[in-house]
Amino acid sequence: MRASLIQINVDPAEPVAERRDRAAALVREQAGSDLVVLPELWHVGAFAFESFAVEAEPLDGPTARVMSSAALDAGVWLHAGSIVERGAGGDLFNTSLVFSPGGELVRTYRKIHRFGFDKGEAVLMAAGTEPVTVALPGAVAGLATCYDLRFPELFRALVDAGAQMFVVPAGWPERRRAHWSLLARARAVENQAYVLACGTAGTHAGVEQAGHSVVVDPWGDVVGEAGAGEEVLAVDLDLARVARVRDEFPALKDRVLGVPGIPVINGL
Ligand SMILES: NC(=O)CCC(=O)C(=O)O
Repeated sequence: MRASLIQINVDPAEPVAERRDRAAALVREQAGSDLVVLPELWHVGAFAFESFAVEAEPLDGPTARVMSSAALDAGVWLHAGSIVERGAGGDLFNTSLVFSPGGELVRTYRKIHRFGFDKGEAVLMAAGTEPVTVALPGAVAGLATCYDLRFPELFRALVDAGAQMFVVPAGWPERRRAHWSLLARARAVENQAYVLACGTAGTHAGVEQAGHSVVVDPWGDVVGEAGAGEEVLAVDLDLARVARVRDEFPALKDRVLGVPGIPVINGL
């Protein structure tokens, strides 16, 4: 599988509609890839809290329409990162969108772990409640978003649901870049799965972004890593490697379930 992670620059001086069109053009340029990934809230900026309500949109809103047509034109599976979704009841969600090469919206994932403690996303958005997987050609992908990376139990639940890779759009700050790299590798090693972690570049709302999107293989080796600025990170994934690693070093099979005090995750 050829995967292209678009580490787009989020600059508050660039109008959202222009960034949307620019992102769509970048997706079209990835024709020939199998999977294209955009970061978390790239249209507005993950820390631009004051713009969340203004830029909120339904699942058939402007971002979804533009991304659907870009996926169709490029003929790729597209994880279009996340949008600020306005749900039917008016609540806001941080919602990831996955399109088929035919341009169909096949999966959505509402971020479960909201960032900010008692501020920002944590108070402005509602939490998702359901882990989500999607069957891509050659592998089942588990979906997670940014802060979710800190919660291994979500990833283990996704493995129990069949995930062989994780796609993690993010708006991770430079200040905690060491955590980003470490956690991406940890989730790959402990779950013996590929991790495709796609962040943003630039500075918005005064928060410098880490960039450094990274793809980690099921052994924990880094397959490719971006720099700090806008960049497309293109990598070839050997999806059969997941089964090989799981067979040759069967740590997942050694899980001991049912030990008092260790919660059992029963899958989805
Ligand atoms: N947008 C986010 O979820 C930010 C997460 C973050 O900054 C962290 O976990 O650290």
